Amino acid sequence: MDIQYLKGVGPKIAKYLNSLGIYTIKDAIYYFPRDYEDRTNIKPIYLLKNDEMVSLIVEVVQIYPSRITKTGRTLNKILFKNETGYISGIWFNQSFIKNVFKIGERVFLYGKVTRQSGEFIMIDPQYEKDYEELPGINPIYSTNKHISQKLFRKIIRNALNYLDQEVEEIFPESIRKIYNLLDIKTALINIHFPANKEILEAAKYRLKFEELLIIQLGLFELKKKYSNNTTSYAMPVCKEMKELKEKLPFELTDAQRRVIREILTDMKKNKPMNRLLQGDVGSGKTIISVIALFNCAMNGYQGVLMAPTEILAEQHFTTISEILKYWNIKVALLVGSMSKKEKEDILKGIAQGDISIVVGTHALLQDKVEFKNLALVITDEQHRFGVRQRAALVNKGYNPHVLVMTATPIPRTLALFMYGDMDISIIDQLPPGRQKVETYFVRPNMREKVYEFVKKELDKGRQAYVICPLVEESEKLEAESVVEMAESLKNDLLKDYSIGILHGKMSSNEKDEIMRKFKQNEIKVLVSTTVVEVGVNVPNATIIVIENAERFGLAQLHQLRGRVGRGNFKSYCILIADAKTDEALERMKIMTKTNNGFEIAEKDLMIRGTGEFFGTKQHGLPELKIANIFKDIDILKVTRDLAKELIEKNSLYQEEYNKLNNKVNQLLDNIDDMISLN
Ligand SMILES: Nc1ncnc2c1ncn2[C@@H]1O[C@H](COP(=O)(O)OP(=O)(O)OP(=O)(O)O)[C@@H](O)[C@H]1O
Repeated sequence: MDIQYLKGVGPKIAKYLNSLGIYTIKDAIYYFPRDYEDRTNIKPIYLLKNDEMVSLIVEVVQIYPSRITKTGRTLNKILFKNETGYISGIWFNQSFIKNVFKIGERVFLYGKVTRQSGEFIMIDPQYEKDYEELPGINPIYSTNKHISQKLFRKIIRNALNYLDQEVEEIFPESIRKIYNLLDIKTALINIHFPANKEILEAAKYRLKFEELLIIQLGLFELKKKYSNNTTSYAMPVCKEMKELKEKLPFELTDAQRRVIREILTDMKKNKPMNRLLQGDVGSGKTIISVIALFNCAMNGYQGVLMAPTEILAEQHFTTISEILKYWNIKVALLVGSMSKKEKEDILKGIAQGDISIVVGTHALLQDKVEFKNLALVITDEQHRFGVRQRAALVNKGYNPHVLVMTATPIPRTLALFMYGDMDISIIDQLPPGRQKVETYFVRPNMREKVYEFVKKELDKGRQAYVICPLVEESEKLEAESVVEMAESLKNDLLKDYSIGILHGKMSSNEKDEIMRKFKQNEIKVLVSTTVVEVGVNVPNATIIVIENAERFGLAQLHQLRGRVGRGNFKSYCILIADAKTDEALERMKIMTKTNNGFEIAEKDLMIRGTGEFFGTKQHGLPELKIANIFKDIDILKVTRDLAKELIEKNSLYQEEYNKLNNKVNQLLDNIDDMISLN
């Protein structure tokens, strides 16, 4: 039912609730408190300590007239007492308070105690005159200034009257017994208005359990669906491998060698490889994919590499073609912006098996892309693809080997959760000669100096990136800001240098042309949106200026910074930020302190929670409402085992699991909806 019809809501408040993501009564029921205040601490006044949070039931003794303090604030004081002593309440700039209370009236107070020259006071305490249900543990909601905590609680109380209509138990009795789970209604009532601390914990447990179990059932279900048959292509290491390695333009690092060994060992088996390759920005993942694709082609099979952007797909295509030019292996590129004729030729080549290696974007996912014998699927930066998108590609072969490459370092616990039982390879070493990218955070009034510094680098023959502000949800505005920025730099701070622009609104050909010129050093400065964020590799670029850096998340800043420091030259990253919030400042500080992607990812998760990782934008899994991947490891493990067991035994198809199964299917449908095949 629509939230506006709930008692006490109406259209105006409904709007404010909508802005918090609450549209229906059910949404309200599932809008969990962000914290609680424990009003069960009732003590005699004479035993109170400084800074203690306490609840008191008191009587109004005296109401003093308002007075103005030295700093110009209005101060209102009210004296209360009970049988254990006297305490005053002080309120600033709330002169209406004197009319709220009547002498002799009994009220409930909650707040922090301060002792001032022997006197007990509470500054700005919360009060309730209608306190039958108090004191207890009260919920605190993330709300906005239009809805007070008091009103919010009232709304939630009213919403909970609809539990019978809105919510049903999805767990069979047997599961609830074994795992000691509260029934859903008791859990929901107590997550909002806990009767005591113990039942609050039990309610949290039940709801976290449900959340984690459903997601993991979904993941296992997907995995099962796409890999129920377990024989794959056994591909021994081809005899040309040695020669390939000799022809590489550099020596592989030890970490690269180890990872290659792991991958080639997997590919030898007739069981599909299912491996996640993690490596920080610039650690040299591309060459790993080339080697795997080469081995596949030499064994007479087809391999595919899917990248998240056309620029990156083209870059990979060029790299692969260059390295494999000594062999007679047909490599093709397939991206959405190609002409129909070009695409048709390539589709034909893929279907007939003439083309051994295909590099592309999501264009690869279309139904008309059919392979003759697809045996290896590699996705780059896969957190940008939905779970099912990867599966859709995998499904074009007959249990092909799968390698997922990501530059987003994912802490192990999270990786286990997101990638289930994938094997994990890590490149934990950068190629030799790399230096730490020196990172500075400056305020906007330093811009001129920043660009003076950029000029110095340019005069040494190096190149620069300038990243324009992120404009939420609007490619068009972003494009405008790139054009504007480039113009202003051309006219002023970087007058004598060739400047190119890059943004998402440009055609593929235009983008290519610019990237080609930048790579060949014909363009010195590339002003761009975050299209360059992933994977772009121009080792001669040594400085990146990020404008309005406060608008970017840590992971993204780290990715952007990874565009420099890719060669042997000393490199710099300059964050121009008008960081006002503590959180933004913290991000800037972390960036200046460390270059380590894993460290940054962990900090990022701590600051923002896991939401971003699961948000629709990046991964396609729903955001976690109550569970926390780091803190709830135990529940994660228990639910993982249970999910595995239920899937293995096909239990979800039994009658008693009907409702749980429906929930899992809903989740899978949502993931499906997020796939856009453009
Ligand atoms: N062992 C090595 N020795 C020297 N240079 C290397 C080595 N391995 C890779 N490189 C070079 O390092 C640069 C970065 O490699 P690559 O583009 O594969 O990084 P990446 O891991 O894909 O990073 P990102 O995630 O930022 O795209 C490239 O110029 C590549 O040629």
